[in-house]
Amino acid sequence: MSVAVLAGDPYDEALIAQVHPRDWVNPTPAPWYNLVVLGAGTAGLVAAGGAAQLGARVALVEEDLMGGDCLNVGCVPSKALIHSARAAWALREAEAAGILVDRSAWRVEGRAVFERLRRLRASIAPHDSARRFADWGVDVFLGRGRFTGPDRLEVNGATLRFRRAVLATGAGPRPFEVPGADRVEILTNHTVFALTELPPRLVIVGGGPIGCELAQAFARLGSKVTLVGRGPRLLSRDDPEAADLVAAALRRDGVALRLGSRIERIESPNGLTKRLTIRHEHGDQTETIDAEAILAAVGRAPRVEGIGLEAAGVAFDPVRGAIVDDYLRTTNRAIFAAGDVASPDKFTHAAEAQARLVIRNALFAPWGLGMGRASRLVIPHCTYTDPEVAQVGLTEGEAIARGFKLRVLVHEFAEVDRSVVEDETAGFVKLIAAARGDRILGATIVGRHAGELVGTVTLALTKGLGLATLSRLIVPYPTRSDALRQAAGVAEQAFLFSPGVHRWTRRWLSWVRG
Ligand SMILES: Cc1cc2nc3c(=O)[nH]c(=O)nc-3n(C[C@H](O)[C@H](O)[C@H](O)COP(=O)(O)OP(=O)(O)OC[C@H]3O[C@@H](n4cnc5c(N)ncnc54)[C@H](O)[C@@H]3O)c2cc1C
Ligand SMILES: NC(=O)c1ccc[n+]([C@@H]2O[C@H](COP(=O)([O-])OP(=O)(O)OC[C@H]3O[C@@H](n4cnc5c(N)ncnc54)[C@H](O)[C@@H]3O)[C@@H](O)[C@H]2O)c1
Repeated sequence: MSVAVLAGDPYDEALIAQVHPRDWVNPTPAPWYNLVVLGAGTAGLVAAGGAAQLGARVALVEEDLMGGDCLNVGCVPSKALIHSARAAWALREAEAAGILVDRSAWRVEGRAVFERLRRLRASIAPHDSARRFADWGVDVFLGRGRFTGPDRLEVNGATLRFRRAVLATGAGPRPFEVPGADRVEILTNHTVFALTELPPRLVIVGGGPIGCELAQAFARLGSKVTLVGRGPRLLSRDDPEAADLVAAALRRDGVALRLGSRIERIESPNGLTKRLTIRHEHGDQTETIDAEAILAAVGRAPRVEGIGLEAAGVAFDPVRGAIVDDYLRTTNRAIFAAGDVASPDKFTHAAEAQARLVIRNALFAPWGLGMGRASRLVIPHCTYTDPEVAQVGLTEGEAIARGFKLRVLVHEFAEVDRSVVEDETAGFVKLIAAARGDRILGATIVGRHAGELVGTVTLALTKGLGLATLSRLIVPYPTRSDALRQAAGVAEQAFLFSPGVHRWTRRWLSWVRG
C-alpha cells in the first residue's frame, strides 16, 4: 500500500489529511517509552490508543496510511463495494418481489460506485487519524520504523527507546509467482479500490475470502468475472457444504469458476488485453481467458523483512510471521506481536482482541503474573458473500480430525419463516456438539446476516453455555435467529420424544386425566 496507489481524487486527499497528513511534524522523542508500537493498522492503533488512555507514554510509528489494510485497502472499501453490488442485485431481483423494473431504465455507473467507496472511506478515516491519537497523548511518528536493538527502534533518524514494544506491521499480498506475472500489470487489494471504472472482463485468481467476495461484487456490478482457483473448492478453511453454496451463488451471479486449475502463463499480447493460459488439474487441454484486468488474491504474507527483527532478537518465519507464545510474546520478552504479522487468524476483530491482550500482558502483568492467553480468545469469522459464511469454533471436519465424537445439528433456513417470506432460503445453521452432554464445539452459519447471527454462538462458546441454554433462548419472531434455537433444540427434542421419555409422559398424562 502507498499513498501513491490511491486514485488521487478529493476524497483520497481528505483521507490522507487524516491518516497521513502531508504537513505532519514528528515529535521529539521522549527519553523512554512504556510502549513503542510499530504499525498503525487495527492492532497498532488499539494497542497505542488503549495504552495511552491508561496513562502509558506511547509512541506509534506508521510508514504509510494509519488505519492499515482494514480502513484503506481491506474491510472498509470491500464492504462498500459489496453494498453497491447488492443494490444492483436487488434491482435485478425486484421482479420476484412483485416490482416491475424497466431494465433499460437503470445501469451501474462504475465511476460513481468507486467514488462512493472513497467518500465513505474518507468519512470513516477520522477514527484512525494522526490528530486523534496525538490528542490522546500518543507520540505519532510518520516514517518507516526499524528495530536497531532489543530495546530501541529508529524512525527518520530518531531513536525511540522502549520498555515494551508491539510489533503490528500486518501482512501484505503474497507474491503472485506465475510465469509472466512480473511483465503484466496485476491488481491486488492495494490497487483494486483505486479503480475508477469497472473492468468489462476481470479474472480473479484465488478462491479465498478476498477472491469470493470481490468476484461476486464485480459480477453483480456487471463485470464478466472468471475466478481461477488452485484448490478443488472455494473457501478451503470453511465447511465444504458452505463453500458449495457460495460456489452455487457465484455461478448464479454469472461468475465462471475454474477450480482445480493451474495458471501456465500470463501475457499481454497487445499491451491492453491480458491473457491467462490455464490448465485443469485433471485435463490435457489448456484454456485461454482474456480480460482487461487481473486481480491476484492468493493469500497474505506477514511483513517481517527489513524491519530489524534480527537486531531485536525476534524470531520469525516468512509464512507464519513473528513467532509468539500463547501470551503473544516474541522471542524478545520485551516485544509482543499482534494482528496479521503473527496470527493465523487474519481478521480485524482478531487484531483488535490480540492488541487488547497485549496491553494487559505487556504493561499490567509484572514478572509475567496475570498474563492472558491468546488461545482463550474465541474468534469468529465471516465471509461477506451472499449468502454469508460465518464460522466460530471448530468446523465439522476439524472436530473429526481432533478425534471428537460428534453430534451435528442442522437447521435449514428454508424452514425459517423469515427467510421464506424474504425469498432467501439458501443456507443453514450447523451446530457441532460433543456426542454426549451439552457442549458446543463450533458452528457454521450460511445465509443472509450469518455474520450477525454467529455472535450468539460466539457468546455461548466464550461463556461455556451449552445446547440447552441456546435451545431455550427466546428470539423475536420472525427472525433468522430462530434457526439457532431450532438447531440447538434438535437435541432436546430428540430426548423429549425418545421412546422411553414418551412412554413416561403418556403414562403421567393418562394418570392425571383419571
Ligand atoms: C480485501 C480485504 C478485505 C478484508 N475484509 C475483512 C473483513 O471484512 N473483516 C475482517 O475482519 N478482516 C478483513 N480483512 C483483514 C483485515 O484487513 C486485517 O486482518 C487487518 O487489517 C489486520 O490489521 P493489522 O493491524 O494486523 O495489520 P495492517 O492493517 O496490515 O496494519 C499494519 C500497518 O503497519 C504498517 N507498517 C508495516 N511495516 C512498517 C514499518 N516498518 N514502519 C512503519 N509502519 C509499518 C503498515 O503500513 C500498516 O499500516 C480484509 C483484508 C483484505 C485485504
Ligand atoms: N470477510 C473477511 O473477514 C475477509 C475478507 C477478505 C480477506 N480476509 C482476510 O484476508 C486473508 C487473505 O485472503 P485471500 O483470499 O487473499 O487469501 P487466502 O489465503 O484465504 O486464499 C488464497 C487462495 O488463493 C489460492 N491460490 C494461491 N496461489 C494461487 C495460484 N497461483 N493460482 C490459483 N489459486 C491460487 C489458494 O489456494 C487459496 O485458496 C483471509 O484469509 C482473511 O484472513 C478476511
